[in-house]
Amino acid sequence: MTITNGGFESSSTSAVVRNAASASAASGAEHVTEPVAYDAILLASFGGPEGQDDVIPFLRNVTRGRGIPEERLEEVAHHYRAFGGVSPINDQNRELKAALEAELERRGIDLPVLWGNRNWDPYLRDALTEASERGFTKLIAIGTSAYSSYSSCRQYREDYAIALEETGLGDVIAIDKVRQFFDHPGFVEPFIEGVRQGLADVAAKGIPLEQTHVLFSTHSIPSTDAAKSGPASRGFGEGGAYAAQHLAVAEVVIAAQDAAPAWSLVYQSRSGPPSMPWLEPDINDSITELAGKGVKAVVIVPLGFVSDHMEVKWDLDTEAMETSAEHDVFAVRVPTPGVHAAYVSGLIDLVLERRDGVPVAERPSLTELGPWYDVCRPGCCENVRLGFKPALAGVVP
Ligand SMILES: CC1=C(CCC(=O)O)c2cc3nc(cc4[nH]c(cc5[nH]c(cc1n2)c(C)c5CCC(=O)O)c(CCC(=O)O)c4C)C(CCC(=O)O)=C3C
Ligand SMILES: [Fe+2]
Repeated sequence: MTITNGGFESSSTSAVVRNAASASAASGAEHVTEPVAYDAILLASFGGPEGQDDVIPFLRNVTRGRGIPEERLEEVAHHYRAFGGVSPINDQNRELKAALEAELERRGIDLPVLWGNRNWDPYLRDALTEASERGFTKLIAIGTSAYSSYSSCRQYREDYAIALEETGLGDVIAIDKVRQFFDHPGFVEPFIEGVRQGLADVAAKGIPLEQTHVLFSTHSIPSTDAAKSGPASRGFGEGGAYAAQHLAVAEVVIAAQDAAPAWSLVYQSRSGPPSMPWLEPDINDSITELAGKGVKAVVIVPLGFVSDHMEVKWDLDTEAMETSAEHDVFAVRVPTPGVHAAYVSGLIDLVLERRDGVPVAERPSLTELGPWYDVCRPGCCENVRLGFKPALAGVVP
């Protein structure tokens, strides 16, 4: 297989190196501090079904070759069916695209936004076809996912490479990506506000802080993926960079509150076979356990997600709410960043950081872990289950 575009991790790397920031990437730099004249933003997301007939084909796209049990697929199909077969994620991305365009216009920046998904229409390949029709050759991608792991970072990078291959545009279009933005103030600020409001709602119910617990929730992933998340060269312990990043952001969110509630990091939306270890504890088990210890209220923070898509609407607003009600625990769910002004503006800042080659010391990051890499490190977020695939925006040892 020949992937000539940005194929730094491809064994077939030839003389053709097509990352826009190729000089830095080729030299192995972690951050790109020379300006790059991007001509469009690629808003890259997960995608979701838009009607009952889309549900099964969508799920097949997502789970191809993943060993997800058939019962789990039926279960997840049921979540989508309950919402008319329509995932909220596409409309949320349409709104985000419009909000990004409005912010660009407000700042007087002429940078079109193209939108493409990994798993449903409009696909990444459609966005690349549009880019080529409009004569764009240097794209900067924003993935709707803030953390490091195979599912939340590397898979996007692989899918950029696949879309270039599918469209035959690998020699024409170059794609870079903004850094993972888990600790960017634009992403964190909405959660800080949300937790403040959530704690106020709990207090208004007359429930004391000592009986309140903040649950930061994120998508569970296989433990083997978690261990491999982030650069191979940095030791992050068992949960890898994925767990470390969530814990670090949760600490920032808690430190920004007036009160100091008890909190923990929990996981949701597990899907593999029971024999395969995934990150735990599950949010529902935690709620049950906390109730047993006398907790009367939980503030649920969807820290792993950027919008109120199905994993939030079903796994939190439906299931976790039911679990809370069963145990007589008052629960509030904090909003995701969505189209919060700070988030939208932060995403534009991340693009400008790359366009203008902003020095690393001037890049905002609220945790000690960041600012995260512009060019993913060797072995970053590899998937031992699925094996090696070439990915853009990374570097080989
Ligand atoms: C880390 C992570 C994020 C957060 C980062 C990000 O946002 O990218 C995320 C987001 C999302 N996951 C989504 C949907 C699904 N994820 C699935 C399956 C899986 N997710 C995984 C991980 C993640 N997933 C994993 C390790 C699997 C197992 C399969 C595999 O090994 O790759 C399946 C298959 C059925 C099931 O098993 O549940 C579905 C339908 C939607 C769309 C929601 C909507 O439609 O509104 C979104 C935003
Ligand atoms: Fe998922």
